[in-house]
Amino acid sequence: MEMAAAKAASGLVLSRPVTFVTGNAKKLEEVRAILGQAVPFQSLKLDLPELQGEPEEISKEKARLAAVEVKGPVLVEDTCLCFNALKGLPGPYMKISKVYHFCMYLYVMILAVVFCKWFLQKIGHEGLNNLLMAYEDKSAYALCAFSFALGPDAEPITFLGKTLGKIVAARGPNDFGWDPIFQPEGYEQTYAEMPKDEKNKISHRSRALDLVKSHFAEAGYIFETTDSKKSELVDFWQ
Ligand SMILES: O=c1[nH]cnc2c1ncn2[C@@H]1O[C@H](COP(=O)(O)OP(=O)(O)O)[C@@H](O)[C@H]1O
Ligand SMILES: [Mg+2]
Repeated sequence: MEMAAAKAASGLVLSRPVTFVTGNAKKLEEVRAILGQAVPFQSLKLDLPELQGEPEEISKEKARLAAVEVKGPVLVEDTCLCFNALKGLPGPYMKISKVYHFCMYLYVMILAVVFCKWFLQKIGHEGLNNLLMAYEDKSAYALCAFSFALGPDAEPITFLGKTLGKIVAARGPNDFGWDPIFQPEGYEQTYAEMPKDEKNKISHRSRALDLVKSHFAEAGYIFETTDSKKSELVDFWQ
């Protein structure tokens, strides 16, 4: 209990659990499995504007917007699959305003729509493979950015996780985005073929969440909630 007391002395008191903003059930499932009890959170689906820019900037801005809506501590996440042959594109340009980009840079726009959810559904995994057909280099990386903001007035902190791999013909269950076409380096299986806990050990998401966990452990936030989750949260901090 001494440790809890030390934390209480140094940690910031939060009056409610962190709100993890997502509308994606698969992401939520993974985040739950990876975080366990390490970060007390609840999830909320919020319609935030899709932003453009560098992944870290997008993520921070998203956290700022979410914190204003939630009026409390928030955690946001964005993921991109980047093709090295295309110099890391489509990367963060996944869901930008298409009209604007059509005028600015036609080629980038074509790539940009590739990872819109509706587009992935339309062209499918084969289409994504075809996109790389002209290139020798099939290497890619999955990049995940989480940002945590204590509240509307706080500067968000960003945590990045990256997993290297390559784009292959689709293999495995087709229930989460591009999992069937991403084969992480050093593995014979695609993300989709791996058992969930195996993916969660090496994934872009788990690498970013390891940093989130370390941050929470170091900061020693104290969660004081009045809802039914209180005992659960207190248990964790003791
Ligand atoms: O770990 C993953 N594996 C496979 N697909 C993913 C993963 N993370 C995100 N995606 C997919 O990448 C696309 C864009 O990601 P984004 O982070 O914007 O998703 P979201 O807006 O649904 O939360 C979505 O189609 C999503 O399903
Ligand atoms: Mg998104």
